[in-house]
Amino acid sequence: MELKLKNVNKKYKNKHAIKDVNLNLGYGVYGLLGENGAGKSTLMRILCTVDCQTSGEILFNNEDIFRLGDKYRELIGYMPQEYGVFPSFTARDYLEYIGYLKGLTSKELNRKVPEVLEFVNLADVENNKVKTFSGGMKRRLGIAQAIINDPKILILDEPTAGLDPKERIRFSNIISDMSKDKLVILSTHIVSDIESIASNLIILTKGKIQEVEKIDKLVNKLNNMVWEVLVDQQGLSYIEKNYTVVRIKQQNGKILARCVGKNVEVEDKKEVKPTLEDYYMYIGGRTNG
Ligand SMILES: Nc1ncnc2c1ncn2[C@@H]1O[C@H](COP(=O)(O)OP(=O)(O)OP(=O)(O)O)[C@@H](O)[C@H]1O
Repeated sequence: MELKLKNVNKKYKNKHAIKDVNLNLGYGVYGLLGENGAGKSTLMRILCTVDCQTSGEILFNNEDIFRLGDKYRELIGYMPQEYGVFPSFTARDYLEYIGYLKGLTSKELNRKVPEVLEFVNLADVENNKVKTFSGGMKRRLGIAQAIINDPKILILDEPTAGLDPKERIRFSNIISDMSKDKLVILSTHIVSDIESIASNLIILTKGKIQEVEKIDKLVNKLNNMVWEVLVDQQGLSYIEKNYTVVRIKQQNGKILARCVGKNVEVEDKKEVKPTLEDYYMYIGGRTNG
């Protein structure tokens, strides 16, 4: 399976939301990372054919996705940032309704609805009304509706927003269970979520692709470059001028700074294992979580 984007642009009047995006995507989980307004939702909407690019081509196995039309749409599962659901629907009602809209027969619905409810851990609340669900439960229902037609391409816009740590782990397990025979693209601005869920990273900056790479490879670029040191305010000012400070923490009246830099001349520093957050900060990104 190959999804190929060739010089894709999207303009809203004078606003260039996506600029010259070129990507080759295959099986696996891709984390789409970028600040607010970077163009993540726009790109995802285009990939789902909910929206259309202004110029450029998107090919699925060498055929234009818009020309493929419904044949392509049948392969897609999409969870938008906000999805509408009648609050008085039960989880089961909602999935039956979405499955019906996606063209599943009654026989298929009878098999698929319990299967996806089980998969996202909502089987025991299938007859509860959605208005009684927590944010995490609603997200899992969102995934269930996206996978009910067994899509080959799964597109999830900010799926981890508002999840508590337990839900995050559950979510990450659900995605990794599914990723063997699917192309999964998920957006977030929480770098640590990408690291725990995805194996590939796409960084979008002001509509442009800044980086596409295996996460391991990016993190390994910082081997021997990430360190922590305990300093006072003056020491911190020196470090901030010369290196990338990823994070600071108060510790016993001093400041523990986590930093990235080459050829470091700082006493008593302790080398630590690099993470994706270190990499993202090092190349000039900002983290929100
Ligand atoms: N329908 C629209 N009309 C005009 N401008 C739009 C429209 N949709 C998006 N934009 C603009 O395009 C740019 C990219 O928006 P987009 O929603 O894709 O970013 P994002 O990375 O998903 O942001 P967020 O993380 O806040 O959801 C933004 O500057 C946004 O204001």
